Amino acid sequence: MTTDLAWPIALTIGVDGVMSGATGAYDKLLGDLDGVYLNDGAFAEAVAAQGHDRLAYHVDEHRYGSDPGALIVGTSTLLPGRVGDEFAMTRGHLHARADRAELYHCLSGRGVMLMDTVDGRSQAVPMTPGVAVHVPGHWVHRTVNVGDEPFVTLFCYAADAGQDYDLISDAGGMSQLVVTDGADGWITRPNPRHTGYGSAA
Ligand SMILES: O=P(O)(O)OC[C@H]1O[C@](O)(CO)[C@@H](O)[C@@H]1O
Repeated sequence: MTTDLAWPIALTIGVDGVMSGATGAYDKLLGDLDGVYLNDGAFAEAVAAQGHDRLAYHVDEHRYGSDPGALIVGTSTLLPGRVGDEFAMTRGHLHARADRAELYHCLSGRGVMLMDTVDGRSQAVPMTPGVAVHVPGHWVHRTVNVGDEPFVTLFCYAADAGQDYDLISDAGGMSQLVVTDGADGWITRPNPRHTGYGSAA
């Protein structure tokens, strides 16, 4: 028996994303998301109006190691908003070990899990409280807040997965944009800057 065996732990997770037992946390600020949105002018206006340091999303996580088989469990709280006609979103990534899957469960708010494969498939899954999305390995993924309240998800993925962020920026963004439908809903529309993911992963 190994001596550094992790102990089981109970985590308390609120619908507001607050998690007891977290071992780490980080914030992403609006100004950190330069290049993520299609409309650079609208992004500059949003930063000028709301400030570089306006919180975009907050992540709490619990991890106990990075051995193959270990899990990272956490919450992501994505604030509402728009940049141009695009809804607020995370940077998005493919796992550096691309075959690693991830589970997201919506705790509160209204969002979309936007996913692409590098060979051209795309999927946008609506998420409301109680909906879980199983993101299989090899799918690029990001969350998008299409509501007026924080969009809070519980996530769980392999601790050795890692994140590749360059794949999306090198491709000019994901293949689809999640934009307002002009009323109180959302639609996807092709991203005119998307160049395809090349031969990656
Ligand atoms: O890592 P990104 O793409 O900035 O998005 C953050 C989200 O993804 C995660 O890294 C989980 O994969 C969480 O931290 C959060 O849900």
